[in-house]
Amino acid sequence: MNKSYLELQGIRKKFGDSTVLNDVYLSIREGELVTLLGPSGCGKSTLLRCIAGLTELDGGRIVLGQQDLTNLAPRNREVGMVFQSYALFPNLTVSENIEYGLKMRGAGKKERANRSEELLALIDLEDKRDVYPQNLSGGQQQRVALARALAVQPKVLLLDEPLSALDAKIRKNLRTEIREIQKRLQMTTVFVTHDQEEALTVSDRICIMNKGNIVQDGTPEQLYSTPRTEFVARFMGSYNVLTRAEANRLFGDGIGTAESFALRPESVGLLGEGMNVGGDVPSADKRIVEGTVDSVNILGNVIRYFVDASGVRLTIDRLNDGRSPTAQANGKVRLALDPSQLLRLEKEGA
Ligand SMILES: Nc1ncnc2c1ncn2[C@@H]1O[C@H](COP(=O)(O)OP(=O)(O)OP(=O)(O)O)[C@@H](O)[C@H]1O
Repeated sequence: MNKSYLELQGIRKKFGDSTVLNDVYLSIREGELVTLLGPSGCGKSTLLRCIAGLTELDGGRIVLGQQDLTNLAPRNREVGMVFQSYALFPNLTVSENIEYGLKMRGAGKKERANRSEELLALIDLEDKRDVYPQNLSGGQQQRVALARALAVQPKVLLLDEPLSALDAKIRKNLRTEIREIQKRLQMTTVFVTHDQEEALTVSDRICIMNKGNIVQDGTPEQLYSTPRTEFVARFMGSYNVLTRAEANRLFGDGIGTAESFALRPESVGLLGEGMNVGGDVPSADKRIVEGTVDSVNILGNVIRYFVDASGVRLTIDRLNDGRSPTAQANGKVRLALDPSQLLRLEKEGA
């Protein structure tokens, strides 16, 4: 699990004049699930397709185990791939779909049937073995696509937005299921998504991509707690991103030399008139500033306040524990700001 297994070494790709992958380096350990996360068009799918051999590189190398894959045909790469659209063969039953790759490789009937039964059990669709894809739900079809990709025992599994076409609830269940299967099989996996919550839930490691580059690479915890740049802070969602002038207005001087800063919504203390929302106690190391509540949103177990403080609009999250007094829209509040919670962001590309 610790040694590097899949190595992307300086991958470059252009389509016409536009650079889609700009010298990408990434090493993935055996059994690891690494997610490529980024906005539409940043090059995630292209990178995955390069690994699969479906897109030719303009530069760089791809090494799997000891083998250089760079010039191998897709069928010789021992990678399995699942796409956003289910792409099952409509004229084949579930078990025939699962067995397809094995059949192409000349596996005997018995071996195919055994493998197919194993996989049907893994995806919990044993009762659907003789059903045609059009009679399955989207989530079931995607489980079959996963089983089909796993049937040939690939060394690497590539998942290209496999959940994007599904309803929210099914998507959440299936992502947990995929992660459990991946862990059980210790399957080295590259997962592509543009959904940060999905990435945070399933990954051992996340690579944030922007414009053909990996701009930050870390565990979900690291990315969530310490975004390095403004792009990452914004993309991970829910951060307050402040310009230097805004940070100065709230925190005073002595905040360092960065050009922009990030502040977690749950790190801001909110003190109302005679009340103490969230239990934050003002202390000497906190700065107290006045604010006006613009609006209050209840997001299930979180209450989100939008507050204007000295012309700076802040998002502040509080646990909705049913006991906290709620500041009202247009109400005056005081904010307790902790300078140690202010993250200094690096310039893009620095
Ligand atoms: N075959 C192709 N020919 C020309 N341009 C392409 C081709 N494939 C991708 N591109 C372009 O390359 C860029 C990156 O595309 P890619 O699909 O890798 O992005 P992505 O991050 O996966 O985005 P999305 O989430 O929208 O799929 C886009 O600008 C896209 O239009």
